[in-house]
Amino acid sequence: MERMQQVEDYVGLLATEGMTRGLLGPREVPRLWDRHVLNCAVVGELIERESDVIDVGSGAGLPGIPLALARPDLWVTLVEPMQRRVAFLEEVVQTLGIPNVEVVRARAEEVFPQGRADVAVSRAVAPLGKLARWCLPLVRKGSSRPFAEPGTMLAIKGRSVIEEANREARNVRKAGGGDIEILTCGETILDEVTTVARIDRVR
Ligand SMILES: C[S@@+](CC[C@H](N)C(=O)[O-])C[C@H]1O[C@@H](n2cnc3c(N)ncnc32)[C@H](O)[C@@H]1O
Repeated sequence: MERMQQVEDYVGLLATEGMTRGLLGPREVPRLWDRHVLNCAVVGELIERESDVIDVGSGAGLPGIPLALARPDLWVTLVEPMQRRVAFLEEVVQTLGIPNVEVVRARAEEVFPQGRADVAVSRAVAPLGKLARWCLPLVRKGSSRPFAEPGTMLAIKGRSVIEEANREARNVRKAGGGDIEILTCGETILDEVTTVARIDRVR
């Protein structure tokens, strides 16, 4: 129940502070629940228990905050370079009292140590090739734990993901990524599923 209240309070903060501070447009307010919060929370279906997750280009906290609220077993680091967005994120974490989130003001390329996370997540930040260059160095190579899967990035994308994947496959490989796998999640609770491009770090 407490977590449901936290999600409602987050939606409230996005609709008030988030909008007045220009972090999201007024047209987004009626769509906060489905298009933003639930749409991001369902990505948790693709993440193993107790993973260390890094959200690259978190903006107003998407997908990292809904993910951390839906999955208290995850540790979520929000990476965002813009100070006014970082200030909003810090206020959200403090006001809601979210224990499993850390906010880091940085560009993804400046985050150290590299290879620290199990999974990088990202939404609406950059094309897959550039995103892979930013995200893959942040996830582990797979040899740090016995039988571990390789580190992975999960990029929330829209309908044109297949065209983007075809266009960006070479850049993704150059960035150390493997094949681009297109996955969907949220079938049981969303009218429109969330589409995710999953890329493993292969070197
Ligand atoms: C269009 S916003 C998307 C924000 C959020 N992920 C969402 O879905 O609403 C893109 C965000 O990426 C951030 N960004 C741009 N370049 C970045 C970089 N090199 N490293 C990390 N974040 C970056 C911007 O500051 C901005 O907050």
